Amino acid sequence: MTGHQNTSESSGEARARSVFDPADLLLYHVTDGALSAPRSVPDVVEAAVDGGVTMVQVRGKDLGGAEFLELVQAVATRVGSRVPVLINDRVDVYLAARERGLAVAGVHVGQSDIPVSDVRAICGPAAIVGLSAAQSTEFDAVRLLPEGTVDYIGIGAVHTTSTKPDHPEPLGIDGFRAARAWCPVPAVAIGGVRVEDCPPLLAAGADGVAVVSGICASSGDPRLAATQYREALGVGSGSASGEGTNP
Ligand SMILES: Cc1ncc(COP(=O)(O)OP(=O)(O)O)c(N)n1
Ligand SMILES: Cc1ncsc1CCOP(=O)(O)O
Ligand SMILES: [Mg+2]
Repeated sequence: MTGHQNTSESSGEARARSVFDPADLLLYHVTDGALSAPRSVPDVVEAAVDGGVTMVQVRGKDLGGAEFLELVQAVATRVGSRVPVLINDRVDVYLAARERGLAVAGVHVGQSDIPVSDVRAICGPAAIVGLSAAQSTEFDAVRLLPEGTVDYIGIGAVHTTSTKPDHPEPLGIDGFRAARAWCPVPAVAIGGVRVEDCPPLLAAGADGVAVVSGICASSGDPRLAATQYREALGVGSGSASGEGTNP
């Protein structure tokens, strides 16, 4: 993990741009409370990071602001010094977490969330800002933004998935390849990504894979699941235990 040491600065100070490391995208776990049950999301996330997850996004679509912030605090306290912890959708929760001094690295938004240029303006240059996109017009819109507005793109859904019932039309591996070729920044593949999809997705240009159910709903062992994804991604076992330990 490199360059998301942005938590000790107060929000009023000038912030140096973080050096976002696309290698952190390799195995990106997006949380899901219902799929993680009966285990807690922080327990699942910690096990997944022990197994080699390189980045985490806290996603809690059914949570109110206070509950979501508590979840972010629990996750950031457990793993925020080991891997970048991003917040799904909620710029306000990211800012509140930062004000609490928590180790949060940035925000991920989609096409119908707060516009990504506003997210960058609000969060500042040190935040990692991710965007969902799948269409060439959406990638072209990113090209028109000032450089550095979007650090990475989540391209999907690759396959149909019940984790996000409102996901866009599945791209398949070939569709992902075509989208990735048009994408101007580093990109992860998301949506129904299973272990066996990892080699073809890397060959199709993915910088990594973003996985929900494949890690948190995997027969009770998120650590083992993470190690299996890592094997398929060609990096074997290993976990982030501190600065500079990611692949
Ligand atoms: C890494 C990554 N890629 C895509 C998404 C989907 O974001 P969005 O389209 O905003 O949908 P929700 O997750 O908010 O339901 C993501 N979260 N992460
Ligand atoms: C958040 C999101 N965005 C597009 S598909 C998806 C859900 C992916 O979940 P899973 O890895 O369980 O298919
Ligand atoms: Mg969203």
